[in-house]
Amino acid sequence: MTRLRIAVQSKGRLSEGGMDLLKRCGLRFAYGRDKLHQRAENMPVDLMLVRDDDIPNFVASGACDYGIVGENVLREEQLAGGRTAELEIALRLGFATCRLKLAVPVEGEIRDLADLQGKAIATSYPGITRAYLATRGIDVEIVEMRGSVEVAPRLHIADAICDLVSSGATLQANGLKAIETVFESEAVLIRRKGVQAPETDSIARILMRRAEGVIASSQTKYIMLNAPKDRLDAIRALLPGADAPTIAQVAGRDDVVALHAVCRERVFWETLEALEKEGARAILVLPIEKMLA
Ligand SMILES: Nc1ncnc2c1ncn2[C@@H]1O[C@H](COP(=O)(O)OP(=O)(O)OP(=O)(O)O)[C@@H](O)[C@H]1O
Ligand SMILES: O=P(O)(O)OC[C@H]1O[C@H](OP(=O)(O)OP(=O)(O)O)[C@H](O)[C@@H]1O
Ligand SMILES: [Mg+2]
Repeated sequence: MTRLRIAVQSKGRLSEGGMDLLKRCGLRFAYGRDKLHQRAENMPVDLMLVRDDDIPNFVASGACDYGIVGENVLREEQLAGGRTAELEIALRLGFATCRLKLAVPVEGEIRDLADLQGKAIATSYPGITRAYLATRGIDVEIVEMRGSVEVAPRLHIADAICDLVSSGATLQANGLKAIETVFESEAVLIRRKGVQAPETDSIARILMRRAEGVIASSQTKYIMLNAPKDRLDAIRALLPGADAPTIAQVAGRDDVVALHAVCRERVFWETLEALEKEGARAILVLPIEKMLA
């Protein structure tokens, strides 16, 4: 039987999230010594564990059927040309969210995009950086680096950088500040455009449907709380992405109701604090393990 081949980063920020997603879709892997290949025990699926930069080309060439990669790497490889133009995003995976940003030394003369004219910019994403600046009429020298890009200004290798930012801690630690967001990224599932191989398409469809459910449920929570009847409208307005909550009576209380709702957006501590301020009590936030809409 033909097995579906999925390329996953072997180690790094996408490997744990990628493996976790596939396991939550029901795939089981035997513990093996092979660090480059994992065979699912219960479905006709093989994982190829590789460097993330290679994933778009592996999928484009047909060596793998699907791949889990950062959208930033997909875009960069597509700008480099070749067969990666034939790739498409099959599913947005909602993890490894980050932004590619232009950043400059805090203590320096560069303040905005126009000041970058003629300057040297260090980056691991030469294609995206050059394309972004070119459409704004800014001509720069690109200094290509494989990693640790944030050290470039301090080493006087470059005047500015274009690198991935999540919390901003790395920029801050290196005396840099962001001046422009160039690209927003998250992990994506990619495949070749067009008709998929019939032997593997049915298993791919099952996995994609399950993955959609897993992603939706990880961003969705079940909230239960008790609300003063007269604050119900204010409390409902605070619930993120909840359209039709269940309102039930609380035994022995006329002034309080129980509210149960599925929140389809992330529930932050700030939301709970705001609910509490409106008089909500006994607030429970429960994870939803699986969800099929
Ligand atoms: N700080 C971050 N927060 C969230 N996501 C990130 C962050 N840094 C990178 N990513 C995402 O994770 C992807 C992989 O990052 P990682 O640092 O593991 O890659 P790498 O160093 O290129 O690994 P490899 O050795 O496989 O080439 C990036 O392409 C990006 O999409
Ligand atoms: O804004 P922050 O939360 O500080 O994250 C940003 C950092 O994370 C990534 O590097 P990573 O830690 O993956 O190391 P690498 O560059 O060696 O891959 C990225 O290249 C930045 O350096
Ligand atoms: Mg890489």
